[in-house]
Amino acid sequence: MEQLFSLAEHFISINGEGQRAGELALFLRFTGCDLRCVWCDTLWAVPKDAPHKDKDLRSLLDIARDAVSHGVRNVTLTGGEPLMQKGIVRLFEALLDMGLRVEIETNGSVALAPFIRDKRPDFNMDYKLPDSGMESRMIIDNISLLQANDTLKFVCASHRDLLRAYEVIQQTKPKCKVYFSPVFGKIEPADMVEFIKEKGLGEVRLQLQLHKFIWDPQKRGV
Ligand SMILES: C[S@@+](CC[C@H](N)C(=O)[O-])C[C@H]1O[C@@H](n2cnc3c(N)ncnc32)[C@H](O)[C@@H]1O
Ligand SMILES: Nc1nc2[nH]cc(C(=O)O)c2c(=O)[nH]1
Ligand code: SF4
Ligand SMILES: [Mg+2]
Repeated sequence: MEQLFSLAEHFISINGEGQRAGELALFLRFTGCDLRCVWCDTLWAVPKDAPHKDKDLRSLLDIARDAVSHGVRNVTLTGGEPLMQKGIVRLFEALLDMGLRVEIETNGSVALAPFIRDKRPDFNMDYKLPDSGMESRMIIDNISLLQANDTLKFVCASHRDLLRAYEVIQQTKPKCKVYFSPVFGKIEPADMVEFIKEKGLGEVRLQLQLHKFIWDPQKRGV
């Protein structure tokens, strides 16, 4: 029986986050998530039965082929938690075979080891900090699996979160890119800069979610 994906939405936009921020990307957003971050900006997609369309692999690849015909070279698989989709490996392998650059936004609670192989996407993995309410669900050993093209993202809502991110960095010494991202509207980016300067975090990159400055921060599909 063909595995189906629970697709909440798909859209082409400027990637607002990560190493390819500012570039066109196709977004495939799946429903279902095992976490409930206090500040989640996509809570509408996290229930397993959130509004969605059941799509087979072929129809997702048709969406990707159409995006490629419009000049798109990046695909972000996100959600909800995309690694909960049963067919995610077949999907990312097929997208990679199309020559697309594939990123997966993942929440740090799903073991990455089963997805680490030669042909794999770039992982943008969150480490959920105390103010998210989900830190106890983090698999800190995932960090050692992240390589140069991957990203470890700390979404920060407070000074307490910043301090914890600093501790995790000291403890795990990540080999990948490390991003700090403000919980939108909860912490001043200027305060994050002061913290990064104060701690001498020369390898950390501060990001702002571009799409929340281009459009209404609540707008879906962008
Ligand atoms: C909606 S999540 C979906 C992917 C996955 N569940 C995760 O949490 O990484 C995509 C990204 O948006 C971030 N995010 C969610 N709500 C946010 C908010 N209010 N402010 C800033 N980033 C947020 C998440 O931390 C994650 O990096
Ligand atoms: N424009 C835009 N860029 C994004 N990068 C990661 C996103 C996500 O929700 O995972 C996202 C998103 O929701 N919109
Ligand atoms: S893990 Fe991601 S999708 Fe799930 S609640 Fe947290 S931010 Fe939202
Ligand atoms: Mg988003």
